[in-house]
Amino acid sequence: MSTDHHIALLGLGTIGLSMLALHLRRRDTKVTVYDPRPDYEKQLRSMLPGFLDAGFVSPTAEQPIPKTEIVDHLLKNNRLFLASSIAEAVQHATIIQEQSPEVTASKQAVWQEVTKTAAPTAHLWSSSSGVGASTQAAGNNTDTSVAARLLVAHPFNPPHLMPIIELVPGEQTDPDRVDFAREYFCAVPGPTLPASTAAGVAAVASASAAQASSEPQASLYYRPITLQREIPGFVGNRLAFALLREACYLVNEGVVSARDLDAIVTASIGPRWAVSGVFESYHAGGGAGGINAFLQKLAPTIDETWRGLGQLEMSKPGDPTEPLQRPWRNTVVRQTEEAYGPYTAQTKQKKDEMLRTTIEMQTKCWGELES
Ligand SMILES: NC(=O)c1ccc[n+]([C@@H]2O[C@H](COP(=O)([O-])OP(=O)(O)OC[C@H]3O[C@@H](n4cnc5c(N)ncnc54)[C@H](O)[C@@H]3O)[C@@H](O)[C@H]2O)c1
Ligand SMILES: O=C(O)[C@@H](O)[C@@H](O)[C@H](O)[C@@H](O)CO
Repeated sequence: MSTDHHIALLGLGTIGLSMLALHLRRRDTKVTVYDPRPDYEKQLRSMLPGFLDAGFVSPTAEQPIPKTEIVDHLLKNNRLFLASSIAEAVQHATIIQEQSPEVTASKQAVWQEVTKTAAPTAHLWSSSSGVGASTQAAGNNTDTSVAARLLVAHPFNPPHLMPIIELVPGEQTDPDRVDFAREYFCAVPGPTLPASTAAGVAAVASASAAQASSEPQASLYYRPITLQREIPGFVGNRLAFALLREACYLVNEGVVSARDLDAIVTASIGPRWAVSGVFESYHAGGGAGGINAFLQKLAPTIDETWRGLGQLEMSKPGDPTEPLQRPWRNTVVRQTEEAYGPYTAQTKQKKDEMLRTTIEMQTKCWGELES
């Protein structure tokens, strides 16, 4: 079996493990993984099977593989390799993706190390939540082509389930590298959908294939979206963190408890945003006049609300040690811990199942809406 893509995955934590499951769903990939943690193989063996679908069938197997045998099957069939250094991980890679800690200096050091031994043609992707490619490439004195090859492919946790990937090119990123990344993720199959929603997926595939038959076969599960310019936090996180700041403000002011605030979000704007986004929701809310009417009708309330939004700060500029003393933070942490206790593997599994059902509903309904 030929594999067109040899991916080096650097960092096998929360995102790296889920990203590994994403890549393994393509039939034309093999993946070499690396993490400096001495126990990363043990973590991989215990976690990866849970991220792969029950029906995961490697191209070299006729039947679904028992979850307990998946990792050994992948290793034996040269679809998965374990490296003990960055140099070893990247030596044959055509795509190098880092999921190391969200620390600028650490990411810059990773790319410095990568470019010592990686192929000068390799695509360079970062899973960063907010450190732009231009910043990560800065100061790389090993290979000046890094800035042209590096881009952020920001996933949402967990990437093996969440369909959106924010592609954020740096100021010097070659547009062809962005096109490659977009086509790559578009062709990654989604998790195995129950038969009940396969019809939805097929409908989306036929509608979109008719529109873009010249494009490579897309699975239509993953939807990479390219941002037009770098901005700290990109888009998803900026929106989420704006909401987080106001949520912390309302809890700290005693307006609502953390648990009740979560209930309001998950049973009102949350489901609505799973069906229609911010603008489409207000377009619908404006009646016949659409969003224009909505903004006109609600202008006084929106204006007053905007003027009164909480202005919390995580820390003073240049003083990263300061956040620990923020009183609002202690209130939010205490109420969240009282509400939910430790976040267990069982809770995560239940929430992943709920997330998957929501996304399957979207996939099915996109098909019905598209046709
Ligand atoms: N957790 C999320 O919700 C989420 C979502 C999207 C993006 N991200 C981004 O993904 C990246 C990783 O986040 P995470 O939550 O998986 O963190 P994590 O702490 O779970 O995992 C980071 C891993 O990187 C390893 N590591 C440390 N130094 C390394 C190096 N030099 N080379 C390779 N690996 C190294 C660590 O051993 C660890 O296993 C961050 O940039 C983060 O912003 C996280
Ligand atoms: O919401 C997500 O999954 C991610 O965007 C965030 O979880 C974010 O990337 C965090 O890593 C914050 O850094």
